[in-house]
Amino acid sequence: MSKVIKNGTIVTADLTYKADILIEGGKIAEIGPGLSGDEELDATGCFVMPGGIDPHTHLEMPFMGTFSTDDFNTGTRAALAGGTTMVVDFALPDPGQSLTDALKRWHNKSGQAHCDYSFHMAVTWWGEQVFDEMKTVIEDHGINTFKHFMAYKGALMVNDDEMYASFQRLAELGGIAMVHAENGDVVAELSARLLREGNTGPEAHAYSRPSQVEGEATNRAIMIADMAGVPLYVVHTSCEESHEAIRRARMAGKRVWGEPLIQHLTLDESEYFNTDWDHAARRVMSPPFRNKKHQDSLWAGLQSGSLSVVATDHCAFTTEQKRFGVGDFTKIPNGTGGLEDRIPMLWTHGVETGRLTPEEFVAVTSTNIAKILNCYPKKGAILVGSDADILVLDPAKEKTITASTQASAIDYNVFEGQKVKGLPRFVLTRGHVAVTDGDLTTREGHGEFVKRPGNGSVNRALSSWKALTNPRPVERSGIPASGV
Ligand SMILES: NC(=O)NCCC(=O)O
Ligand SMILES: [Zn+2]
Ligand SMILES: [Zn+2]
Repeated sequence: MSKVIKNGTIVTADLTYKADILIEGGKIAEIGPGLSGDEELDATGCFVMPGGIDPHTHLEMPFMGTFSTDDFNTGTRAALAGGTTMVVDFALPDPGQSLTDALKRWHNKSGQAHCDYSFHMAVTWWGEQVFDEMKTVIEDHGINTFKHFMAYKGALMVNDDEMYASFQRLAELGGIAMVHAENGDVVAELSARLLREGNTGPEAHAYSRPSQVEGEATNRAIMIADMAGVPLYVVHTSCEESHEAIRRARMAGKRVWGEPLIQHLTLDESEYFNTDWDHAARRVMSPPFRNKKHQDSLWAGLQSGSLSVVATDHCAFTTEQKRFGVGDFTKIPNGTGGLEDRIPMLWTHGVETGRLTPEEFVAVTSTNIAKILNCYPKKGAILVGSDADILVLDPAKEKTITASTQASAIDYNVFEGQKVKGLPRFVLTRGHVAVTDGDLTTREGHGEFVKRPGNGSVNRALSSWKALTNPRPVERSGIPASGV
């Protein structure tokens, strides 16, 4: 049965125009005026755009002695409710665990997904087995992105020598390196000192992770990536110091992308000074929320193109889980939600304020990341042949965010009380209408895994450049290079 989205205004990353969209077999079959189909979806007054892609989620993540509460069932429903039609989660091997075993675990968990999804692989330890398996992960499993935690000392953190080895391997295999950029050694020292001095509350989490720890680590990762010759994606860029390092690298021609989160763009550090412990602890995440100066920097980065993607890092813990850290802030599970709110919050604070154009909005919520992850134009596009993952956004529709009506399984929402404008009229996932004006008709298990091959165009360009500029011996007449 075909569907047609009629009377809307299509917005892509580079063009806005009036046309209908015909959908057949879960894909876009035709774009143009006056189309008809078996079922009509009226988009009068709406913008019709590629569904959101959230490249940074942690669904049912084993972390800090517990599991994040939203899983692939509740998390992907929440995504669709908010106009996001694809999520990319992180497969995390246990120490010493094989990468492919970790992938199996993630594939087992994701069977319930309501929308399409993919995985990044995390490099949580280093050894010959990891080195070997990286090839299989890219070539057989369709995962081209590998995350390195520079923080969480004693748990997920990898050291510089491990990171450099992994980055070099990725350069060789056509993968992309990702980093959680915070100096884990300094965070560990600061945390211990704060606790010793009696700073045990959630505000100390923010004190333990000043923007310098992020700026230093971002700069270090950029330089290591440059030496290894690998493209680098910096997740949850939250501050000017980190943005500045990314901006400088990009100006110098390095292949680096930065990903601010909707939380860092719209919420600030004053949340940690709330006298209600639960309120503050619910907002504990790494990096922590920052001040207005840093927020302005992130918005400017999105406007100028030095930052490329807006994500959520959705890693949702209940209040009960957050209370593991009463009396010791280092035990508060790190993470916040946002999957359901990213699109309306960014539309409200970005497009409605004039900070972003609608085309820039599409670029940073969908198209840019589809290109970076090498799944464009299957995803992130309104083109004939693309998956019909489509958001029909009604710019006049408003609501006040509240946990009481959210799809996410946790008992609060960090955006509680925020008035947002720009909500989904329809959300389609591979042609299936999953949302109609707030009513969810999602299907458990509908989501499919999206394979993303390695060696995308940025990898190819970078390796040509590196091959051209790599050290090589100078030919000198009469003197053999080997010294023989
Ligand atoms: N961000 C956060 O606090 N929790 C999720 C894990 C991570 O991305 O660091
Ligand atoms: Zn992180
Ligand atoms: Zn994360």
